[in-house]
Amino acid sequence: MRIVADENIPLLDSFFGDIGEIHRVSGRTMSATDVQNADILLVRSVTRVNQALLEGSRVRFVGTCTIGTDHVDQQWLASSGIAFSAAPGCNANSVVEYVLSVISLHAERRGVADWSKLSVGIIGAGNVGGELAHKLERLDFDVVCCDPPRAEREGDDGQAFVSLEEAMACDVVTLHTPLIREGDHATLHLFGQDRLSALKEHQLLINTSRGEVIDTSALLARLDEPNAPTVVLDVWEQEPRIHAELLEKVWLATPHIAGYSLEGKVQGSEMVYQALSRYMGLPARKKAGQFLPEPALAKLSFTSAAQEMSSANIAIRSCYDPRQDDARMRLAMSLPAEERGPAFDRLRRDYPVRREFSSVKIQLKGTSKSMQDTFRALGFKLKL
Ligand SMILES: NC(=O)C1=CN([C@@H]2O[C@H](COP(=O)(O)OP(=O)(O)OC[C@H]3O[C@@H](n4cnc5c(N)ncnc54)[C@H](O)[C@@H]3O)[C@@H](O)[C@H]2O)C=CC1
Ligand SMILES: O=C(O)C(=O)[C@H](O)COP(=O)(O)O
Repeated sequence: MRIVADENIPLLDSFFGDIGEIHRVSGRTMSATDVQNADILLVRSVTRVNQALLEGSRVRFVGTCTIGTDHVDQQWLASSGIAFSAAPGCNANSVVEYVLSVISLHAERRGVADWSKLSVGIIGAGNVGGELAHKLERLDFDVVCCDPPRAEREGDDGQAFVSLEEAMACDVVTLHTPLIREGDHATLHLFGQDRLSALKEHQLLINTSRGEVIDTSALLARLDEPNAPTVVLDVWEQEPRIHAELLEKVWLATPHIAGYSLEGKVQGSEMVYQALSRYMGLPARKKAGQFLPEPALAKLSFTSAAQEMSSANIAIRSCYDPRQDDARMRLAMSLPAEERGPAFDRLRRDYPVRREFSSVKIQLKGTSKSMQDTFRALGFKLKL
């Protein structure tokens, strides 16, 4: 059995080594020649999986170790009898922690002492948006979710959802839809000139979904206006060719790594391993947890003198501080234009190990119940 796999998929040998012979190739440049003699194809989000790549090949199973599937022509795969599996939810918590860290920095920058005073509008309430809403509600934020497909499907229960306009009126507007190019709920350029104009100076817009959900030209024009909102981008139109001018105008710029916690990436590999094992009728005994190393930061301790918000900020940013990714990205993007694309991909390939909040035990001595609740809601393990 020949497996062709994106070289950036973690734990390829551990999960797939006894299923077939693994051939690693660059996901970004993977070609029809690379996959011609493969039986199984394993990708991440940077490979376009379609007729042009696969026609005439032996491939019978395609797995993407990612949540997003917009890079895969699922219709063509189905019509060609090729099985397909993705990894829904694998790195959802990683994206949620990215957004929480961004909101905590934004609150501080704006002089908002209690971050839960910021209202949050979530566009797309699936695995990422739903988990974010759940955590923010536990943290006492005022949260609304806009998700027309769910509102339609869930009938009366769908009243829990608000209109896009209502979600867009919040202090923080955060995008968690898939990239959908056509149809009633298309998200391609969902945020174009009109919607971007409706956002005000005090608002924060975060995009961790796909770059194409925001119209880059419209955003560039909006960011030139004096009352522009603050913008944080993890995803970009036409990655890895980043619009240099846009990078200069956004507050935080990161290289599509919101979902790059080690847990998230390893869970992506595990989910595709499980699906492939089911497809092949093999037992699937390996679990992501058995491959996670001890975290570099295992414990943080706060005493009764600790202030709730500043302690939460310390803990959040000890695990993940997007300003570090922003600094690395700006340095890489200061290279000559032709070197920026490869530099963007290098930032992602050589991404430092990032562990989720749940990998850190928080010791709280003599602290308030409210502080304990905050740490629990964030997802830290408590040691009282
Ligand atoms: N930046 C990163 O590293 C990562 C980015 N992502 C992106 O985030 C997206 C969302 O991830 P999940 O929440 O796991 O996906 P999901 O499929 O669980 O949820 C997406 C939600 O968006 C809703 N939706 C669809 N069209 C909509 C529209 N027009 N308006 C509002 N809501 C709409 C769907 O009904 C669904 O509930 C992925 O498709 C992927 O593109 C995912 C993981 C990591
Ligand atoms: O899971 C998704 O969807 C993502 O956006 C991934 O985190 C992106 O990672 P790569 O596939 O580009 O490594």
